[in-house]
Amino acid sequence: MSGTSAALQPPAGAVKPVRHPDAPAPGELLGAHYEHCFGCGGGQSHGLHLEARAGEGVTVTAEFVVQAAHQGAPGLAHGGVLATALDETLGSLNWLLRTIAVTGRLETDFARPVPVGTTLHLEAEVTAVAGRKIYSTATGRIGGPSGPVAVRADALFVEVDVKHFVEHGRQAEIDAAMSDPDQVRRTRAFEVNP
Ligand SMILES: CCCCCCCC/C=C\CCCCCCCC(=O)SCCNC(=O)CCNC(=O)[C@H](O)C(C)(C)COP(=O)(O)OP(=O)(O)OC[C@H]1O[C@@H](n2cnc3c(N)ncnc32)[C@H](O)[C@@H]1OP(=O)(O)O
Repeated sequence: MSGTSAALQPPAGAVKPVRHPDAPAPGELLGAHYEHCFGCGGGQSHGLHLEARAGEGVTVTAEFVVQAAHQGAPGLAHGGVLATALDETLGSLNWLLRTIAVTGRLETDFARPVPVGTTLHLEAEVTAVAGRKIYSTATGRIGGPSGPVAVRADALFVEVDVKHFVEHGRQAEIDAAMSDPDQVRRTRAFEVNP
């Protein structure tokens, strides 16, 4: 079963993604792109604290441990939280392309309920690129990296310039990020010509 709509089918001129030569090596932990990110930041106490690693090609793997703060129904992960875990894993593919891109479209299939305490084993891959459009897919498995698929997603990310954040973000957080040398370093890690 796939939830893929026509909007997520790469156009005829799409090309295969190219792993940037300066991308983190396979197996390397990617770290957070922003300390206060709900998906990956260490500074969000109820965040997902998702940890992603570079894979071969333009792929990543990640793990997310479902906490009590992530419930929808009693003892089960909220679907929106699981979608966030997929979105975050797909977003971390940016590190391998060294491109800044945001989610334009995210389609999710929920195949199995995911209990609190589960480690969700995620993997994601860029499948095609067409201009600024980056097509990708992800799965989340339970019980281990080869376990049954609980969730999956197809996505379209759209490449943006760093000024996307500067123009749209709340001023206080933008000022704090721009005056943090570590954040500036992380942001530059996405840019081909920093
Ligand atoms: C020192 C400063 C500190 C900065 C620190 C930042 C660190 C940065 C590092 C890394 C960031 C990574 C963050 C990952 C986090 C996880 C991922 C998220 O949750 S991201 C948040 C959720 N997403 C949004 O908030 C997007 C909101 N949407 C928009 O801003 C726009 O709609 C945007 C940028 C997506 C597109 O707008 P347009 O004006 O730039 O471009 P148009 O022309 O509309 O679209 C380009 C192409 O894409 C297609 N497209 C766009 N949206 C589509 C959609 N929903 N479905 C299908 N196609 C779509 C269009 O049809 C067009 O295609 P055709 O070129 O004509 O073929």
